[in-house]
Amino acid sequence: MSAHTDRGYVFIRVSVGQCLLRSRNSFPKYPHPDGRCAVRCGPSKVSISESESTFCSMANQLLNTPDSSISNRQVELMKKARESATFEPRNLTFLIYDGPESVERREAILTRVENKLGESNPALLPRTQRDVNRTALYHNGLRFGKALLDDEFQHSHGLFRRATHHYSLINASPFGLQPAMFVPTLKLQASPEQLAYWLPLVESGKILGTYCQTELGHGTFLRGLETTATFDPATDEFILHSPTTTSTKYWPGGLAYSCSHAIVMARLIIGQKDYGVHPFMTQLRSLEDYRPLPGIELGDCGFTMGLNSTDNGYAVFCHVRIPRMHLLMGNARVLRDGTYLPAPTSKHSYSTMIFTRNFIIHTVAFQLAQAATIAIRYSVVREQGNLHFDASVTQEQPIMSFKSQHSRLLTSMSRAFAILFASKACETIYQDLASRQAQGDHSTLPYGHITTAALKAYATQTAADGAEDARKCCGGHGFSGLSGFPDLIPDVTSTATLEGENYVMYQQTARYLIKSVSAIRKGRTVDAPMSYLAKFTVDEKCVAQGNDFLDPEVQVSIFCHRAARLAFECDTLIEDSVTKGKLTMADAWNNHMMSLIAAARAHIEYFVLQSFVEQVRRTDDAPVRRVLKHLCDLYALSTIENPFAIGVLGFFEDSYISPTQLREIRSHVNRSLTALLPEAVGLTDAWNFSDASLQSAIGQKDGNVYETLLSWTRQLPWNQANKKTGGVDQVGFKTYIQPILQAKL
Ligand SMILES: Cc1cc2nc3c(=O)[nH]c(=O)nc-3n(C[C@H](O)[C@H](O)[C@H](O)COP(=O)(O)OP(=O)(O)OC[C@H]3O[C@@H](n4cnc5c(N)ncnc54)[C@H](O)[C@@H]3O)c2cc1C
Repeated sequence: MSAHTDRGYVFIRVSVGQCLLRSRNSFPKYPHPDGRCAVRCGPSKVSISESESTFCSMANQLLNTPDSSISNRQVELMKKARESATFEPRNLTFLIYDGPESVERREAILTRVENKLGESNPALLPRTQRDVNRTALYHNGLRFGKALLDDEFQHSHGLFRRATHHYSLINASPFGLQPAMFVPTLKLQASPEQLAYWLPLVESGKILGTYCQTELGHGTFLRGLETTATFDPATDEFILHSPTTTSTKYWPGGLAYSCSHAIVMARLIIGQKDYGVHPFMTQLRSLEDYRPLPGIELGDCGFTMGLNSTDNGYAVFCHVRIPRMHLLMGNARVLRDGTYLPAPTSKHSYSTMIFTRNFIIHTVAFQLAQAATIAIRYSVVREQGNLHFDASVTQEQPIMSFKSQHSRLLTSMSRAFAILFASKACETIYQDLASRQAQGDHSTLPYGHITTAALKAYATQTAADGAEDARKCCGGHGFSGLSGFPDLIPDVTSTATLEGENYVMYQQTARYLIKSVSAIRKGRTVDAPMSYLAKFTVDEKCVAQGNDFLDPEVQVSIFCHRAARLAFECDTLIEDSVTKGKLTMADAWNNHMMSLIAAARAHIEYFVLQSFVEQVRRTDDAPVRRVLKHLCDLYALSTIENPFAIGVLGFFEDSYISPTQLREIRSHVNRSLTALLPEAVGLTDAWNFSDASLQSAIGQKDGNVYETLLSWTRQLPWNQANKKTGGVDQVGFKTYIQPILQAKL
C-alpha cells in the first residue's frame, strides 16, 4: 500500500489482496480543483480494523503534512523561513499546551473532528465560506457544534471549552453557552440535589442550556434587570414574567432556536418584597417537537458583526410558571411557605465570573496568535517591492523583511504569549481560590476577582487591536473573507463587550487599588500581591542603563513603579476632589475615571509582565527559553517605548525614565526584533494550528497561498453557480444590467 498527496488530495494505491477497507465506496469523491477526479480518504466513514487503522493514520498524517508535491516560489519561501528557526517549535508547543501528552491528545481530537466535518483538505473551500445566508450560517454552526459536542460526549476531553476560534464551542457554535456559562453557573449556584438532577441531563445531551441575563434595557448593571419571578404559594411555583419592553431578554447565545433550557436571571418577588436578581432554571422548549413552551416568545437577533454561526436570541416571558425548585438554591433559598433564606455569602457568584472570564482570556490569546500566524505566514511568502534606492534593482523582497511589518507582527506575537502566560497564572490563582473556598476560606477572592476583571479587559482589547492590525498587515487580501480575518476579528472584538464591558471591568480593579492605597496610607496591611504598592516612593528615578534594560528585574521594576505611582495619584486626585473640591465620592470617581482606568491597566500590565518573566525563568529547553526571552523583552520594552501603546505616557510623565534611557530601550526593541525575525514561522508553528482551524487561504502552513486563494475563489458557490449559466449572473444581468445597456438615453 502506498499513498501520496497532490494539492491536498490523498491518492492511495492499494495492491490486489491488500485491500483492507470494508467499504471503499464510502470514500467521498471530490472534484479536484483543476478538474480531475480524485478520491479523498474519509477515515471516519470506514469501519476500522487494526490494519485499516494503520491505513487511516497514514492517510491522516499525509493530509496534515504540507504537501511535498507542491512546489512553487511561495512554498519555497515558506520552507526557507521555517528552516531559519533556531529552536524546535514542537518543544514550544509542549509548553503552550502543557506537555506532550496534552498536545497529542489535542491533535488526535482535532484530526477526528476535522475529518468528520470534511475540513481536513486545505484545497477545498472551507465551511465558513460555502454558504453565507443567515440560516445557512446557523445550520453550519449547528453541524459544527454538534460534531464538537458528539466528540465531547463520546470522549469526555473538555477540549472544546478551551480551544481556538474555529474549534471553540464558545460563540462559534450555538451550543457555546453550555460549557461556558450554563454548567459553571449550575455547579456554583445549584444545591447538591439540583446538581445531581440537572448535570447528568446536560452531560448526556438530554437538554441543551444557555445563560440568559442581558435585557434590552440593561446588561452591565445587574441590579437594573426587570424580569420578575414572583412566588405563588398556592401552587408552589414562580411566575416568570417580562413586565416591560426593556425587560425582554436579548443577546444570549443559542437562545433563539438551539437551546431547550436557560438559566434565567430574574428578580425574586415574594409577597410585596423584591429580593433582587436570582438564577432560575427555565425550560424554554418542548423536548418533543422543540416548540417554545406556552407563554414564551423566542427569536433570533439577526445578523451581527460576526459569530453568525450561532443564534443570539431574544425571549419574552408572559406569566410562565416554573416549579419553586427551579430557583437554583445552592446559595439563597425559598422554602415551601415562602420564607426567604439569604445566601450565607454572595461570593460564589463572583467565582463563576472569575471562571468564565479566565477562559475568555485564555481563548483570546489563541485568537491573537491565529491572527498573527495568518499574517506572518502570508508576509514571508508575499514579495512586494524592495528597499533599494537604486531603481534598476527589480528583485522584490518578502514583505516580512520590512521593519514596520515584522515589528507590528512580532509585537502582536509577543502579546499573544504574554496573554497566554498571564492566563495560566490566573488559572493557578483560580484553582487555589476554588480549593480554599471549598474549605470556607474566601480570603483570596477579591484579588482573584479584580485580577481576572482587569486581565479580561486588557487581554480582549489587546487581542482585538492586534488581530485588526494583523488584518491590515495583509493588505487587500486581508480584507477578503477567504483570509479568515472577517470571521476571526468580530469574534475577538465581541469579547471586549460580553461578560463584562471592559471599561467597567477596569473600574472594578481600580476600586480595589484605591482601597489598597488608602489601607497602606493608614498603615494597614493589604493582600500580599498588592504589597508592591507599599514600596512606592515619590520622585524615584530609574537608574538602569544599556543592557540593564534586558534584566527582567529592571523591566518588572519599571512596570511596578508606573502601576504604584498611578494608583497613588488616583487616590490623591479623588481625596482632593472630595475634601478640597467638595465633590461627592461618586462625582469624584466619575471625574477621574480615565486616570483610574489607566491605573488599573498599569496594574494588570505589571501582572502580565511578571507572569511572562516567571514563565521564561521556568522554561527548561534552552533554545526555547532564549526565544521566549526575546519575546518577553519585546513585550516589556515595546510596551514602554511604542507611542501607540495605551498608557505609554505613564512611564514618562513623572520623569522616571529619561530621554536617553528611552533611546536605549528603543534600540533594544530593534535588536529583539532582529533576533526574532528568523524565528517567526517557527513561532507560528509552535501554536500548532491546523489549516482547517485557521480557514485562511493566505495563512496556509505550506505557504501555497496564491494557488489556494484562486482555487477557493473559483469554488465559491456564486462562481460555481454562474459557471453553469455561461459565466453570467442571469438575474443580475436581465433585471438590472441589460436594461441599463439597452436604455435609450
Ligand atoms: C456576541 C455577544 C454575545 C453575548 N452573549 C450573551 C449571553 O449569552 N447571555 C447574556 O445574558 N448576555 C450576552 N451578551 C450581552 C453582554 O453580556 C452585554 O452586552 C455586555 O455585558 C455589555 O452590557 P451592555 O450591552 O449593557 O453595555 P452598556 O453597559 O450599555 O455599555 C455601553 C457603554 O456604556 C459604558 N458604561 C456602562 N456602564 C458604565 C459605568 N458604570 N462606568 C463607565 N462606563 C459605563 C460602557 O463602558 C460602554 O462604553 C452578549 C453580547 C454580545 C455582543
